[in-house]
Amino acid sequence: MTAETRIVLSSDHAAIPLRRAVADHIAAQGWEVVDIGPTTLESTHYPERGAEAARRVAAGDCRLGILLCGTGQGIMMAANKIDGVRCGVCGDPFSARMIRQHNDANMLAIGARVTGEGLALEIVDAFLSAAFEGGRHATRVAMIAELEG
Ligand SMILES: O=C(CO)[C@H](O)[C@H](O)COP(=O)(O)O
Repeated sequence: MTAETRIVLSSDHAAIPLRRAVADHIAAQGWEVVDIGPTTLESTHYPERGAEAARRVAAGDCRLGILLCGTGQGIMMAANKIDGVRCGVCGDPFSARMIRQHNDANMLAIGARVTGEGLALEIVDAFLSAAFEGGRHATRVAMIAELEG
């Protein structure tokens, strides 16, 4: 397998069961899953979890990433501090599709304390099956890159 089919998964302690469900779900679809944990319920820090995964995406080791914490918000904020990463929190499949089609998002965040497993897997499917549309959206995504430090 190559980086093109590789997805990094990361969470904090609040989202371990959902992360495992997502891992099983996308592995069954043929994606190579790089699950960087954590594996225990011990309290952990979402900025570290998000940044580690985001660095793998920014470096090109993984094409996409999926992040989970209680709300999805904190781990998304951390990931977006890494240049080259565009991550959005989604609680519905439409938004998950649109962040790929319009924003060329390379990471998706979900809140495990907000979104149930069934809906979360639909959100993941919408994200993974959509493609960036380019055109006017490419102009705007390039403008986001210009804001990076
Ligand atoms: O959602 C989150 C960040 O956005 C975290 O999962 C949440 O803040 C963790 O809280 P606690 O330490 O009380 O389990």
